Amino acid sequence: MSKTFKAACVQNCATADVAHNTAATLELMREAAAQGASLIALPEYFSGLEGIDGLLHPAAFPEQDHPVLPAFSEEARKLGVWILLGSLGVKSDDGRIFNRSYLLDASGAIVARYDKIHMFDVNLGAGEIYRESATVAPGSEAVLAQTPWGGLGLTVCYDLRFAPLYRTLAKAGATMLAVPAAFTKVTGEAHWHVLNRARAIEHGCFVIAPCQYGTLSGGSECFGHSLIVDPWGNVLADGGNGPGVIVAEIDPEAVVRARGKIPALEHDRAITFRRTGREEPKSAAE
Ligand SMILES: O=C(O)CNC(=O)[C@H](CS)NC(=O)CCC(=O)C(=O)O
Repeated sequence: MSKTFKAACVQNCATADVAHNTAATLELMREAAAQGASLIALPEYFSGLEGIDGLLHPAAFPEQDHPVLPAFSEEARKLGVWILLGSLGVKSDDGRIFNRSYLLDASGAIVARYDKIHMFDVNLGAGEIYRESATVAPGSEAVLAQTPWGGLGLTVCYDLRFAPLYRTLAKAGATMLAVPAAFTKVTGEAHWHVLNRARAIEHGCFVIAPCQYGTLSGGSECFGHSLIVDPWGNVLADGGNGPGVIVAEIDPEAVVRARGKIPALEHDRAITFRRTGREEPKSAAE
């Protein structure tokens, strides 16, 4: 079993200025590294996005030309840390973008990429409408990345509401689940803590969930409260509101202990479905 290490979440508020956001998150990353973090996770769209007519038009580029990637690759190498780039807008070939998460190792190499699968197309009322699929092309593949501390399942934001994705990752070997986010304030207040704790408890995994705070350039209000949750569901660190860094110790043995008490992953059973009750008489036309 791998040894204990420190993980961190950076909590920022992305403006319309990608260069500013990049500099600010690099600064917070250095703070996390100074506190001994070996794995540092950044929120969804940490480097910024533009909100035009309520749609998302992140400052997106083809991956090979992305202006943000080299800076963070270099920083991972300089600090000797692994970095989860929560997500960047990366041009897709259908004129939209991918909401793509990257894991960089301590040499700065991209060791995993994951395209957000579930699109936040919702109407929260009071004029708060999101149509992520209007500008984002969904991914379709769950991604488990190997790290020196165990398997890290990659997810993004709205994915958090879809438990089967986390079950797939846990059954594939994940002992840690990444949930970089820009959760809205409205839904964050109602659901963020309980959903992250549920994913940790259901799968006996650590959850590392960096979230943006404040009002983004697109106008949406983000919840903040980046979280690190242990496999028993205890919140080890909560970023509250405002810029900053949270750091917590990740002891892989905690996964063994939680799963030893509640071996839910082993008890999981395939479920069949049968409709019962009186069938409605079919009309002659049918
Ligand atoms: O809003 C922004 O400008 C940035 N946020 C995003 O890009 C994404 C897609 S719109 N936000 C979410 O997925 C929120 C999910 C969420 O909040 C929930 O599932 O409750």
